[in-house]
Amino acid sequence: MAAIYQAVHRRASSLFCRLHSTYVRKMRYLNELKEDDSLCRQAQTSGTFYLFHNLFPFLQKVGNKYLVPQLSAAEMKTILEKFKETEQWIEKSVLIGCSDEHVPHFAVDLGALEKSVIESELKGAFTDLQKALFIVDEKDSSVLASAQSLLRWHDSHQYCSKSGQPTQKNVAGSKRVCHASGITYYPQTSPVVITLVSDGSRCLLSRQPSFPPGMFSALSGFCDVGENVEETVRREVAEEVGLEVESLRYSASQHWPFPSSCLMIACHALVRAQQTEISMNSQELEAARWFGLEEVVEGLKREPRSSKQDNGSYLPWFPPKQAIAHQLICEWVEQQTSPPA
Ligand SMILES: NC(=O)C1=CN([C@@H]2O[C@H](COP(=O)(O)OP(=O)(O)OC[C@H]3O[C@@H](n4cnc5c(N)ncnc54)[C@H](O)[C@@H]3O)[C@@H](O)[C@H]2O)C=CC1
Ligand SMILES: [Mg+2]
Repeated sequence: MAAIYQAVHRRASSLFCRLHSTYVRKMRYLNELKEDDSLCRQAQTSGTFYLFHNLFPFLQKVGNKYLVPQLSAAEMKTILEKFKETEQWIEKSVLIGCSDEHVPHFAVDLGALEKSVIESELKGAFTDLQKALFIVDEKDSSVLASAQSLLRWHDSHQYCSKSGQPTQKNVAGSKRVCHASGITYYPQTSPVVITLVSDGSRCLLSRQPSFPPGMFSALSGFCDVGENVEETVRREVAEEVGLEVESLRYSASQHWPFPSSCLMIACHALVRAQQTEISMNSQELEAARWFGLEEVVEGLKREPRSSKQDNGSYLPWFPPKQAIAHQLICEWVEQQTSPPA
């Protein structure tokens, strides 16, 4: 028995080491590419490329699946020769990751070129990210989200905000430098808290005017400079629904590319069962109310399309599984339905 246990343990440890070292080697390689321009330039010749057009990712529909093709450098050259632009594009590409075998992945925005020519040549379509994220595989959606955020940042940081002079990107696109002021700019992401407030037996969900009809979500808000996560949660809940948070618990985080790169920090918060009267801030929200367990469970099952009623009103439905708000709502349901430890 002991021998079997030891053999299993040895196998598990060796597997762990192998996995771990693959991951570590991959991260070290990516870091080298970010730091070493000539190594990264060389890597571009053996890398693969994700295409964007004015920040819309390129997708191909195969059967009923949407795929995100990666083009080789040679395939890129063939396409771009049609525009006599073979050199320029590679300068604009940004590093977004690599395979376990160290094949680097880049993203490039071909917004300056005629969209329809690329689409008919490659048999696909540049698709709004708001739609693309929800129709591709989970793994692809996170690649597209971070690639778009990085491309967007480069597009909007072409000039130094101190000297007004053009900034230059490094080859990997992990920074931009202004040679006049000496300032180095790094890609930005804004921290945002998303909080599911509960009074112990109900949870609070709200609607912003920009949400699709019928969708309710957890409260969200950008962190102010100088705040920690706990302070942002307390302030946002007070500002948006007039309640005081008594305790809170971190759940998970997610990169979110809208409106531009955000780091969503998801928390559960409790308010006192005796102080649950909502005072909604109508400048930010269109509706905010308490939901019981049964209504939340029904809402999770509802499709946006089936939420419209004959009288024109909408039954509540919640963000799709790709959004961290969905995870918070599912966790709350689980917590309500599992017996206390
Ligand atoms: N992945 C998910 O599950 C969810 C993601 N979100 C994201 O969270 C973001 C923030 O949520 P809101 O409730 O709208 O925030 P919010 O309650 O802080 O209000 C937005 C307002 O904050 C101001 N603001 C402060 N810092 C800003 C910054 N760095 N960038 C843009 N505006 C800033 C602007 O005036 C803006 O109109 C949304 O843009 C949305 O995309 C929101 C809910 C669910
Ligand atoms: Mg908000």
